[in-house]
This record gives sequence, structure tokens and C-alpha cells, in this order.
Amino acid sequence: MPKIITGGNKLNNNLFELGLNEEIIEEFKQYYKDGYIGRVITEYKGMYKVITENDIILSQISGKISFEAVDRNDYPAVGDWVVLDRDRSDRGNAAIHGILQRKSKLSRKVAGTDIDEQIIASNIDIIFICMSLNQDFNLRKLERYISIAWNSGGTPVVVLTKSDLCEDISEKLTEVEKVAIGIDIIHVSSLTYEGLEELKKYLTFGKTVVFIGSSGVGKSSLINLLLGQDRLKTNEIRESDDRGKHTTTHRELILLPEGGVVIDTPGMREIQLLDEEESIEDAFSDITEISKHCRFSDCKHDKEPGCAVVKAIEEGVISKSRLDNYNKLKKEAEFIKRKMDRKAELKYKKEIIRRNKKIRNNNKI
Ligand SMILES: Nc1nc2c(ncn2[C@@H]2O[C@H](COP(=O)(O)OP(=O)(O)OP(=O)(O)O)[C@@H](O)[C@H]2O)c(=O)[nH]1
Ligand SMILES: [Zn+2]
Repeated sequence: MPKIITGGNKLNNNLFELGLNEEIIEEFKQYYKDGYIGRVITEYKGMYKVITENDIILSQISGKISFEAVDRNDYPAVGDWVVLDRDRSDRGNAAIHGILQRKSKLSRKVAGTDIDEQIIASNIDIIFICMSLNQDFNLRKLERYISIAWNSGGTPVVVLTKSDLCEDISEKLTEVEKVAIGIDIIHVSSLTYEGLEELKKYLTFGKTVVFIGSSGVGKSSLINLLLGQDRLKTNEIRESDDRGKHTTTHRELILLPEGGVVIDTPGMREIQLLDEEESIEDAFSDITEISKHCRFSDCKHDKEPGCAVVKAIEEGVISKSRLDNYNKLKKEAEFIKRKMDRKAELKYKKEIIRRNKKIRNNNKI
């Protein structure tokens, strides 16, 4: 029976199995006089389920966190290591007093027009970017996911799913290799189990992995296989469009029987980048490299004379659609960055006002 963290009390959890390490403990010791370390498993309407060494305990943020929070980033996210005031549910709900530094975080822009960061998962080591080898196969979308993944601080791995539905895998692999530069690529099938062993190699003791990719590409099916049971509901395929309906509704941290922790995320339908010009350069390192040979350092790779990128397109080294996508993503990132900079400025001003108020109040006493 795999050990699954969902709720119900289970004593003597090994937090190292869940990714705890000396660095986290050091930070805790340095900044907190007392309290208990735990990791956020799920979040539901402002409440957090946190696993501690002794229990799984429903927690809410302390008044201090709530008072000091300026944006979503200041609230706990699934995967966070937090400090609680108690570690046993028989003593009531716990309060989260602090969030320990996030080593990595996978975030996106929140849905809609608002420029706000939404952390999908934190403290992740590996990001499995899932794309199916049939209908969902789209290199432009993959480039976008790669940018998001590089931005997180985790390591991306491209997982091409539903290999049983693809007749010419090597052709698809060649295409993917051109855009997933320096990234491991594996192909798997939840039906024939092809590639499953290769996937498992990434799931080792204490490592946290996350599966991202469009709805219906088979993320839940893969996690189920890793768990060895039908733990996550997978949906019946809709014949017309060969895509599953949206099934994953909340994020959860799952401990795999053979080691490794999986954070399951809902299908990221509206993928929007967040202030990540640098990671776009990482994701398109071939274009960045070639552009060093453009005659002008500020070349837009459009109609400038001596453009090495245009030449590479003519020679078939890079596809025109890859360059178009690069330009599009960069423009988006620049736009978002401008808005984020304005927001950061506001956040800073608010913080100054808050501090001054605190100083004034302290002086009154
Ligand atoms: N042929 C084939 N079908 C698969 C494979 N993996 C998943 N499917 C089917 O694809 C559909 C969607 O699979 P899910 O695992 O629910 O997809 P998901 O990515 O978790 O979807 P969301 O939860 O919406 O994000 C289901 O009907 C699965 O049975 C595969 O390897 N081969
Ligand atoms: Zn150029």
C-alpha cells in the first residue's frame, strides 16, 4: 500500500522523505525561537493542511502574516515549509507563523487581466512538462512551458505522453530536441507503460516533482501509475476532440511509494508568463547564441542587414515560427515586467508607510 498524504492522522512522518534538509532546519533555528516545521500539502479557502513530524494539521495564517501580507506571494503556497505553533491536531488547529524561504517556485500570472503572481507549487526540484504526442503536440506551447519552468528555479524535463498513439516518435523527438535545448526528453505511455522506468529515475528520496501541461495530456494517469492505484480521478476521453475534461481541481502533495514527492496541479489552461525575460533567453538559447553574430547589437531580427538569425532561418537552422514565438513571448514579458515594476514600487511604498506607522505607534507607548 503506498503511503499517501491526504488527511487522517499518521504519526512519525519522516520530513526528510518529504524534502526537509539541513538548510531549512538552519534557517528555522536562526529565525525562530520555537515552533514546529511542517510542509503545506493543500490549500482550501484560506486554510492549509500542513504535515508535521507528528500529524497532519489544519492551519491558518497568523494575524502577523495576514497583517504584513502585501500580495499573494506573502501567503503560504502548496510545497512551502512553514513554522507552526503546534504540531498535533488534538490540540486544535495550528497557526502558521512564518514561511521559510522558497528554494524554487513555479508561478504564473493569475487568470484574467490582473498582473498578479500565483504560486502553483514551491520548493520543487523537477518540473515534468507533459505534452501528448497526438492532438496536444505543439512546439510553441512547449516553448512557453519551458520558459515558465526555467523561471521557477527547478529543472525541466520534457515528458511526451501517449506514445502509444504516435506512429513516428523519432520524427517528433527530432522536432522537440530543437526547442528543448539542454533538457532531458522522455516519451511515455500510461497504456503500454513505455518509458515509465525512465520517468521513475527522477523520483528519488526527498525530491519534489511537479507535472505541468494542458488538461487531458495524461498527468493524472501517470501519477496514478506511479502510485500504483487509481488515486486521482481520470476522466473518460471525449471522442470528438480526444482531450480529457478538466478533472484536477486542487493541488495536493503526494508521497510516492518508492520515494519522491509529487505536487499535482490543475491543467494550466491559460498560461501566462510572469516577468521572465531571462528565462525566455534560456528557453531560446539557440536564437540568443546566433544573434551574437548579428551586425547590430540591438538587432530585432526583422529586416536589418547582416542579421544572423534571419540567415539561420533561410538556411533552415531555426524555424520562422520559433523566432515569431520568441518575439511574441518577449513582448509579453516586457509588458508584464513594466506592470510588475509599477506594482513593486507600490508595494515598497506601502511597506514604508506601514513601518512608519509602527514606529509612530511604538513611540507612543
Ligand atoms: N492512449 C492513451 N490515453 C491516455 C494515456 N494517458 C492518459 N490517457 C487518457 O487521456 C485522458 C486524460 O488523462 P488524464 O490523466 O486525466 O489527464 P490530465 O493531464 O491529468 O488532465 P487534467 O486533470 O485535466 O489536467 C484519459 O481519458 C486517459 O485515459 C496514454 O498514455 N495513452
Ligand atoms: Zn538579427
